[in-house]
Amino acid sequence: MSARILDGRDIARDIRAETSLRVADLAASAGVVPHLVVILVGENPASRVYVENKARACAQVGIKSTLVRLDVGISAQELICEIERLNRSPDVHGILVQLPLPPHHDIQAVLRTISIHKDVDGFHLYNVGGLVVGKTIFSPCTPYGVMRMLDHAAIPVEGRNVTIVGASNIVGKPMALMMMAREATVSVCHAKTRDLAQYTILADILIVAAGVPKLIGAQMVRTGAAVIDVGINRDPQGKLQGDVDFDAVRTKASCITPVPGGVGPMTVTMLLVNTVSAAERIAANATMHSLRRSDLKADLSVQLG
Ligand SMILES: Nc1nc2c(c(=O)[nH]1)N[C@@H](CN(C=O)c1ccc(C(=O)N[C@@H](CCC(=O)O)C(=O)O)cc1)CN2
Repeated sequence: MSARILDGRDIARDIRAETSLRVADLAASAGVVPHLVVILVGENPASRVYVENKARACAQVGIKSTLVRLDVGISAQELICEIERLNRSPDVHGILVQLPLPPHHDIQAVLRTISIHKDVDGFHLYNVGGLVVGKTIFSPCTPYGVMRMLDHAAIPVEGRNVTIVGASNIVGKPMALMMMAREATVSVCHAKTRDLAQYTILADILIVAAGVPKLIGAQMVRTGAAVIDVGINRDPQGKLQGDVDFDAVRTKASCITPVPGGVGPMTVTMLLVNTVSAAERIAANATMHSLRRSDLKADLSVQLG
């Protein structure tokens, strides 16, 4: 068997085309251009590349983006003040803080400062907790992207065995909650799980986000499984590698995502989707308020004669 390759760039292209149309509709109906502000603290080289990619992707679909670069030594208070300023700005619809932050920052305190209505990364405690009860405003981009890839490839989730390797706050844990919401039977493992293969071999859908190159070999994968590789590891020569031994596993899986070109492009694409959703929600809210105000004025003028 040779697995079907789930090409994240192709799927992302379709979703970006739909997103451009939503941007055009919003401009026509409400005169609003979605605006994403990305905060980058310090000079982490990988983060710099990611924020540049996000800006380029925004421009492609007509989203305005602004990069706020802050010095590595910025205090927690200064960073929080900057986020509060953006929360208040009516012209800003999405705010994200590129991770990782320098170690002297309390990440959760920073993320909690972002307005839940502008939290397009879906990392605020409200949005994370919302996943538990199905009441989230924004879903985190990587697991949301994985869901869209599976749906696009018509891979059923309901009633299936899903094994997730890696339980990070931004991928593994929200992924598990999103899969549970779709009635999958979910096992969450770690790179250090004793006899990991015992769990991975059960998976109809295997999602790996452990940050360990080639952690998953062919003998750990059930024949015909869908294998989603979220790993991004760079070897000493700078070559990108996933957590799955792609060449070996592709002979056993029914479909598989490559690295690069799999889940990565979907992460950025779902950020665009969330940003447009944020702008649509904020615009709809503003319209409702102005309608209420004009109703109130009309009521008052009737009452006052
Ligand atoms: N605030 C956030 N910080 C971080 C997130 C996040 O979603 N929000 N995720 C990662 C980094 N990340 C986005 O920020 C990200 C990483 C990788 C890719 C991607 O497209 N990868 C490509 C390969 C790119 C390369 O050559 O390096 C691929 O897999 O094809 C997109 C987004 C941590 N921080």
